[in-house]
Amino acid sequence: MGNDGYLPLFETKRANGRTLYRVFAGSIFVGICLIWSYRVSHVPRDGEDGRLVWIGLLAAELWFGFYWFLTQAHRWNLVYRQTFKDRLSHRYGNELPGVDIFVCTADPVIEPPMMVINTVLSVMAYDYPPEKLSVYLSDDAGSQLTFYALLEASQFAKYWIPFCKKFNVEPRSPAAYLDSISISDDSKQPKELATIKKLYEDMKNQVENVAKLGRLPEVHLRHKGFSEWDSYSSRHDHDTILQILIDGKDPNAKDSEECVLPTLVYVAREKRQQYFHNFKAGAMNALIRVSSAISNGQIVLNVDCDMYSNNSLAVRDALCFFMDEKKGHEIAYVQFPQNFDNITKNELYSSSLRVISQVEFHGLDGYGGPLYIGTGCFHRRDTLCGRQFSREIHNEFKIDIPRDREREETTAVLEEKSKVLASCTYENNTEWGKEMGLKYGCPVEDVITGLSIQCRGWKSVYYNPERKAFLGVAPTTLAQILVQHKRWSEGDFQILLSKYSPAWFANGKISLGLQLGYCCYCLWATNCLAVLYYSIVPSLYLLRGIPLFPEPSGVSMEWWHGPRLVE
Ligand SMILES: O=c1ccn([C@@H]2O[C@H](COP(=O)(O)OP(=O)(O)O[C@H]3O[C@H](CO)[C@@H](O)[C@H](O)[C@H]3O)[C@@H](O)[C@H]2O)c(=O)[nH]1
Ligand SMILES: [Mn+2]
Repeated sequence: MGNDGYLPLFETKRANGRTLYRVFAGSIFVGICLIWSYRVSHVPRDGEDGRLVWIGLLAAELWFGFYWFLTQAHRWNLVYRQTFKDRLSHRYGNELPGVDIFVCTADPVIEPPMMVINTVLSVMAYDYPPEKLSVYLSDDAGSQLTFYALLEASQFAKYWIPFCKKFNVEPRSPAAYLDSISISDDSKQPKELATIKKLYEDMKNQVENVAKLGRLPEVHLRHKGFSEWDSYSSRHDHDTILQILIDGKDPNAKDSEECVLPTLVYVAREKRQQYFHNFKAGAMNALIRVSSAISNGQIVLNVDCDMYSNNSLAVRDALCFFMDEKKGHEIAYVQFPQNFDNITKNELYSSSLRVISQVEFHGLDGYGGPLYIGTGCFHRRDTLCGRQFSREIHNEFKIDIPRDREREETTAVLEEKSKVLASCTYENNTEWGKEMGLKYGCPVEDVITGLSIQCRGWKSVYYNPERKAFLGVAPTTLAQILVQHKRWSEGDFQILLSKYSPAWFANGKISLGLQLGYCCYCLWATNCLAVLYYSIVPSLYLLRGIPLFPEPSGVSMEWWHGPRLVE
């Protein structure tokens, strides 16, 4: 508690053992300097074998040393965050801002509709006032199958949400939850569980049957939503398809316990061959505009369709940061780690991103905040749309201003109005994709967008709660990993050369530590040159009998053999 009796909604703690780490890093640095000095002082003379290669090794070692220095930005100053959700509830009760959740999908084959709707259902069931929650599914494939699955999910949600709340279920993705309890003793389970299991299995069978058949049965096609596909000629050529499947403001939209349901919207933005779609960034920007007309939540959460909510309290966690009266007004986004539930035992390709999520992002958080990494990130809507940070403006969450929309317009009118916002031409001659929304033209649209937000003066927060907030599907094959890492490393390198480069544009706008931290990722790709050189050339020279490393001296050989001799 501060002197003024103020209880913060979150606290930030520095990591223990920082001094120890710094001493350790200092010793490594001494080692690096010794290697450099050996290399410089033993350069073969002109005309001697291996002179050029030696100089090449020196260059590689200088690079490694420099890169090691950059990585210290990720390790020097780790911080950990903790939230106080009870204080949030006590102080604000239900006076909480609207939260709009964007789920993106792009291909019903790679991202099966059952996985997509499990993600959607998990976020619809957040422990948060449902009238303040709206979920938008962006479908870049414009797939009838995905729409059909979402339609089924909107019915299932009427039973699933009350069930989750009654039994305090975790996680709230039906597939993950039902999998987790299937091994326990059936006789002790409430009868509601059997009912929900049956409902889920029925829905799953129906969706999977439709997927297998490849077309929808006549009876399903009667839903008015399917008529939207009349304009559809291919996934790259169709009008905007937009359906409000649950309108939270509709008095008839109630769950099985007569409670309000969160709003649920399906959007497939307009696609035309002659307009570039800008991948996920284009989808997100269309959703930002569409949601502003429908629910206009002040907080926006983005999750990929392969990453379900594993912690129903995550929205409240995020709000503890945004709504803290003293520090909340500086925070633009709260990034949760990407965790995965399909990590193989030996983690052959290190796809768990463990070092990034358990070390590096805590380090960046100590210098002003982590990168925005796409999924599992809560944003303030207005910062995402380009607002500058201003010290004068404190928290101004416009709490509880539900426009009485029923009287103004019906759901159908609202749908028509919103469709325009997702059209191809809407962004012509606007700042969308540049200063507004997510930036276009970069394979890691999220990272460059986050950097530009931080350069406008905002901070971000990394929150890594004990119960993981999101669990996703990590790539498992070498081919998938290579594609993903190529995209990330190429994208990050592009940022270094772009107008938003952390090396020069960010100078003076973000802290030096954060600049170095960004550079470390941006130079990831260039590391390969030194690594390839270092791993190939010395071996080739050894074959020719030319050593490029010092021979072990008497003392070091003794040290090496000593313990073995004792054994
Ligand atoms: O045209 C597209 C392409 C992709 N997506 C969606 O974007 C998300 C991420 O795409 P994915 O191919 O799964 O990329 P990953 O490499 O797994 O994604 C990581 O890296 C991306 C780039 O940094 C971030 O956008 C993601 O959030 C982050 O999880 C998925 O939900 C897709 O459905 C679209 O909506 N439209
Ligand atoms: Mn993914």
